[in-house]
Amino acid sequence: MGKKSNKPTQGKRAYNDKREIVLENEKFESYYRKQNIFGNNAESENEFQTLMEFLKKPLPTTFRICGYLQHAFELKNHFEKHYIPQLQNVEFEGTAIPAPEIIPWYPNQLAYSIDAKKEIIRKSPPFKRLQRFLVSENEAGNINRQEAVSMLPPLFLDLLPHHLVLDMCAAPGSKTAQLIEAIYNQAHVKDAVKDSANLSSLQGLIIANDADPKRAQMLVHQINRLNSPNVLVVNHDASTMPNVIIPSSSSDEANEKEILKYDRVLADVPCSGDGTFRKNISLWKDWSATSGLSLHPLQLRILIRGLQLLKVGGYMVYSTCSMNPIENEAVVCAALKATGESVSLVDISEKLPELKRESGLSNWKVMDDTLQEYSSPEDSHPENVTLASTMWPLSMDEMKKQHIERCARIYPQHQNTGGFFIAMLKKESPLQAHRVDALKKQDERPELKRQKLDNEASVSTSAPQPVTKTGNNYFDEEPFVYIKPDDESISSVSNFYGLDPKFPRDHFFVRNQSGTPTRSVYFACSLFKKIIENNINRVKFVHGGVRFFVKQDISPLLKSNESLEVNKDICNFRIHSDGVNIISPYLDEKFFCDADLEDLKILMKYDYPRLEQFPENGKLKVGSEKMVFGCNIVRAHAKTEDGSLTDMRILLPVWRSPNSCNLMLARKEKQNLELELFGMD
Ligand SMILES: C[S@@+](CC[C@H](N)C(=O)[O-])C[C@H]1O[C@@H](n2cnc3c(N)ncnc32)[C@H](O)[C@@H]1O
Repeated sequence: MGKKSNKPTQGKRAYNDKREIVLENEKFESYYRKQNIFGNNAESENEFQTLMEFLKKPLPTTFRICGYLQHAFELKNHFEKHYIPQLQNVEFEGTAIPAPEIIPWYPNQLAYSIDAKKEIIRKSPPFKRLQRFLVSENEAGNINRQEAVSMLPPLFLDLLPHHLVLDMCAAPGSKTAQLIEAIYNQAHVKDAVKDSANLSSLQGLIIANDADPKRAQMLVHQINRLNSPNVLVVNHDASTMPNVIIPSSSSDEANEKEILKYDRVLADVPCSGDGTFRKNISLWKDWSATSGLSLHPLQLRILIRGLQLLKVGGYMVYSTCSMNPIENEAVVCAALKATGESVSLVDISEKLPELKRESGLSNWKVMDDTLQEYSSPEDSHPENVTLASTMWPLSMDEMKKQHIERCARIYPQHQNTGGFFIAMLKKESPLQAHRVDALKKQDERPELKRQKLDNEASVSTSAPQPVTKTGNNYFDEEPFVYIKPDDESISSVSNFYGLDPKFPRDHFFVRNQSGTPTRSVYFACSLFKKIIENNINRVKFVHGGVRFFVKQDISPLLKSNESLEVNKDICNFRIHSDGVNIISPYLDEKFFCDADLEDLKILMKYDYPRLEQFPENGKLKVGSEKMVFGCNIVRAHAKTEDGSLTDMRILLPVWRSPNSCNLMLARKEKQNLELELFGMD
């Protein structure tokens, strides 16, 4: 036995040994029994027992294949051909382990569920191999390990390539990733080489927000894997999300501004999380009814703010991973009441027909941990119990009119998942400010009284926050500064690589105060630019854009060959692997060199491989004679005769020196690509 630490532990750390946690919580069970979530008859008790049984079972490992659709199908074929057959009829210590199954409601059969305990997956050789595949493909951004029910909200949003989407509570970002993919798929961005030709059709933008700066960084990590020029990460309290100002699209006046309104809004709000008991088993110890009560007001404010920011005709999804009606139906009912005829609940019963679900509840109780029932906010209550008038069910008539049954409840026993709640709302007309304000008046929190939310229609362009050294208000992130198109260094880089005039050269930016390209040069879509330039002192920008060019030390090359002229024969900016797919169709053909798979093996195996190490008469060796010194792009088609590899078109930046040709990829990326192409680790 290891030495036991005597250090006191607190909070989560106290539960590090999960075996110590007893999967029982009397308060939880009594609370939900009293809520009658399955009705009040003989069958409902059975249903409740089944729920409790499922909550105690480990959650299956689930993942979805992501990326652009064509690539997704290639990876699916690869997975089904090279992994699934070896996972049939596997036994571990005398117990049969079920093979991965397709999640039936997920579109295009691209999501899988593996109902095996984590320890088994780690120990049984065929599952261990699968685990390695999942880790590596997850890192590469090709698959996403995500709880099945968490994949649901983006599927209801029906995204189109031109949509402006606000993801209000986005970290760690698995749903944001789905939103980006949905936009790309709808734009028929299918092939790594031809994708970028569709750049102009990708007018859409996703703004991903999270209030917690540390979690916003997790979001950045998730999004970075997707190399999308159509995402912007911001850091705000979603309930007071600032208006984003852009130049008016309907006015010829250059200075006329308007508030950006979104086609789609997702509010996957912070919640008590009691649908995740199977994953977060420490909740068995920590669950408390008061947590739902104290989250309700914030959840409602987030929902209302989302509706304010939604375009008329737009859709918003409100979701939680809680089963508690106080965090679910009560919030939706209160928002519908506050917005009157302007917002309606959408009937989603026909969407994802294979998804089993129950209708929204029309009756519930407001209770605390002691199961003390309250009938109004005026009832006397302990200090730690929050009560608000919006927590109680409305009259049956009112809720019937609202169609509260259109909310969807997903329980663990339905399809062996976590618990989840979803409501989809449509904005039928502009909200009436006085009704929403009346709701806000009920919220007694003093800080909210000070933070009056912006009216729907008024455009305030005032700069409310002090500017810090980075120029990006009170938030200490490096600023986003667009490079002037006549900046000499960026025009010489563009000219050197023969950048097509059709490419929007004025969309390059840097992350420094001076606005000069000293290290990395980024690119993002045109709406991104408008937002950055018009909101620098009102929005906390965290991340966005794809790295296109990076400064490279060329002094060794210049020393080795004195006749080389900078920006004529050689450029001190190389093309970065993040942006290579997007920029490639716009570059001069002379920077491309074809390669065979054997060439790729050498590039991945060695740092700075010498030219004589590449196969004689191979494409790369032959092509290397024509390569310019410095950055070039290697182009390969990874497909073998027996079809054992994923069929992929690959573009990789390399650095050509007099005697070597080196792959410009981070070590981890190299390893992942190697595993994907050659099955080597
Ligand atoms: C349920 S999680 C979101 C999960 C995320 N949608 C995903 O799929 O990965 C809720 C998130 O809300 C964030 N959050 C909490 N309070 C918030 C607020 N007032 N405004 C915005 N985000 C908030 C938390 O930091 C947390 O990351």
